[in-house]
Amino acid sequence: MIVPTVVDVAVGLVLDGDRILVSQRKKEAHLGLKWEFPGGKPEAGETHEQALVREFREEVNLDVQVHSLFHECSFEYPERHVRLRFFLCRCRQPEQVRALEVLAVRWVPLHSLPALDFPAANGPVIEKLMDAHMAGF
Ligand SMILES: Nc1nc2c([nH]c(=O)n2[C@H]2C[C@H](O)[C@@H](COP(=O)(O)OP(=O)(O)OP(=O)(O)O)O2)c(=O)[nH]1
Ligand SMILES: [Mg+2]
Repeated sequence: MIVPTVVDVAVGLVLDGDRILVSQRKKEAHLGLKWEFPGGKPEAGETHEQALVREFREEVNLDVQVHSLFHECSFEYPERHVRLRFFLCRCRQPEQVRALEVLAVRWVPLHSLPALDFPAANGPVIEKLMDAHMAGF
């Protein structure tokens, strides 16, 4: 029997007032050109929180503080099965952001998320974020 591997991913939801940080995946990456929340796969021995701190520095030049787990989901793309854990994060210097390992990075108002082209797995977390935002978090 072939047991498909699940790719474990830590994803950061960094809020700054009414804005949230989004980045665009490089053209050649899996789900290339889609918008996403920065993050990636934990390395051996790393917790999800440690992986997020590292990924934010590497991908978008930002120092973040990881707060709490907001949402978890699994999704089967034709090419791979992912398990995504989304953490609420904060940062002290939002102006530090630079697109390092991503095509573009932007602070966008939360209400504009549904207009961006995100991967299919992100639908439920975006809906939950909008609801939480309306309710004042
Ligand atoms: N970071 C991130 N990945 C997402 C989101 N939604 C979603 O389906 N994914 C998928 C795309 C990828 O298959 C996987 C994340 O892997 P990745 O390619 O970003 O991993 P990584 O940063 O460690 O990159 P690499 O070292 O393998 O190049 O999760 C999201 O909002 N953020
Ligand atoms: Mg990544």
